[in-house]
Amino acid sequence: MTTALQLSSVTLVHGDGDETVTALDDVSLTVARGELVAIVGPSGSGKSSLLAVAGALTTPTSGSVVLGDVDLVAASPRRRSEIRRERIGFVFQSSNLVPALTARDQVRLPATFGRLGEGKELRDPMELLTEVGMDHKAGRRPHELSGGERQRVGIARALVTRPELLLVDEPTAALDRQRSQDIVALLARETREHDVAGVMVTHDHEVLHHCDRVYEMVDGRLEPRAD
Ligand SMILES: Nc1ncnc2c1ncn2[C@@H]1O[C@H](COP(=O)(O)OP(=O)(O)OP(=O)(O)O)[C@@H](O)[C@H]1O
Repeated sequence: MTTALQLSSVTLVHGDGDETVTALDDVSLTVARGELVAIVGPSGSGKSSLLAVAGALTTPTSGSVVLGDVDLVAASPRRRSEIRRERIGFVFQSSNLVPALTARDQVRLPATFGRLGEGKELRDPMELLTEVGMDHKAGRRPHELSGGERQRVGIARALVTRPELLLVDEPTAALDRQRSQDIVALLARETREHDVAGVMVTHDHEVLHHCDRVYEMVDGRLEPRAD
């Protein structure tokens, strides 16, 4: 298995002086391509901070974050934003679709944010919509879709650049039980079949059986979850 993401002894401290919060405390995590790793833990334990560091949105106070062959801590801000655009897919709690665009155009959208790097081709938006079960609603706008359907479109959009890392934040927060199962099963299938390393933060313990490994965040520390 190829390692896609490697966090080593990552610490993230917010604030300064007397008012500091250690959001990540000596966190190490390795995620291989093709696997989906879940992170659970109470509110405020550092889960979003972990995604922000892994997604090159936040630079840790210490430690290293490596994506494939790139050291994200050492990379320039410009290089980090290139990496976010080309090599990382993000899926959020509320899908974050653009209200005016059809499902097909949402999936095409990443292509309009500038060219992808050498030799990188976008996946075909219609093929992706078919894969996530949304081809029959390709012409619909977000307000004409259910929460689960919007999430499917958001997942397709995150995958169109063929990312090596998919970061997923609470994908089932707005969904009922059955739709939650379907969405996480879809994420697990996509990461496996397209050789993407997936990291998913969730409060939803009923979807964990779809994941390859489960970790728990407690006060900024990451621990493998005992079953
Ligand atoms: N920009 C910031 N400035 C100061 N403190 C912050 C900042 N961002 C997060 N924190 C603090 O860091 C800790 C971890 O926050 P984080 O958002 O990572 O937790 P979380 O596990 O994702 O919580 P939730 O499940 O509620 O989303 C919390 O104590 C939070 O208050």
